[in-house]
Amino acid sequence: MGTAQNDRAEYRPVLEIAGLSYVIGGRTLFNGLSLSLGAGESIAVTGPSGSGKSTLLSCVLGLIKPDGGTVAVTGTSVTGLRPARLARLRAQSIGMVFQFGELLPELSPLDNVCLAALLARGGQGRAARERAQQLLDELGVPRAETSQELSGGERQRTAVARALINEPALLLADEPTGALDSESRDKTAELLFNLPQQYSCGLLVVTHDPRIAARADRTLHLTAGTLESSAVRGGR
Ligand SMILES: Nc1ncnc2c1ncn2[C@@H]1O[C@H](COP(=O)(O)OP(=O)(O)OP(=O)(O)O)[C@@H](O)[C@H]1O
Repeated sequence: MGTAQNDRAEYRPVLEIAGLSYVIGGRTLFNGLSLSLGAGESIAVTGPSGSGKSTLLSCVLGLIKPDGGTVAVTGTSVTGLRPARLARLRAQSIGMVFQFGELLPELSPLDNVCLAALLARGGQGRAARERAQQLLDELGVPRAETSQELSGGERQRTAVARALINEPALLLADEPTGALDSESRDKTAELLFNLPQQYSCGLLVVTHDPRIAARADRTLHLTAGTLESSAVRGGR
């Protein structure tokens, strides 16, 4: 019989990085870097500009092939996949939130979100539109003809809806609040760090902002090509 204690002990990794190494321009960016992220958990990776935070996300997305080590998303090795399967894994299992939202400005928020469903699943039926609208409503995005009419915070919430539409096991965010004012930053951060519990996904955020990182379950600092544990929320 499952007890609360057993439930807490159940750990389902959605991202596993082991022994990652990567050298670029004669500089060792990753030197045996490892990380494991479970469903329902959030990790913030901090580090100074140029330490390799965005490159780490590119490795997880399979956009960069590391020199050594492995990256697995929901148990599937990203490093060994052929391009077509990699694209499918990315579309179906990973949601990505960028610093500037990166929406298509002429499309409505709804169409921006639906497009992600179309690209991943090859269908854009009524159910997908309804689900997209429901997500946008949940995230407090107003209805608009074009997404360029939205405020920065609303655009970022649309980007979160787009990242969630395919029910990804893994959410990645690169400086997701970097372009926002302090009020929108706090609201967006609150929203983001609630997602792992709400949607049972893992959330990996890279940021140089310690106020954002402090909201994650764990904070890891990228230094000398590896990740050092710097904080665990709630003293765990
Ligand atoms: N194609 C490339 N050729 C040479 N060096 C590169 C290339 N791409 C990235 N780099 C270098 O790799 C390092 C890591 O870059 P990355 O963008 O991952 O850092 P970051 O920690 O995300 O920085 P920031 O916080 O400023 O966004 C930087 O020094 C960058 O100049």
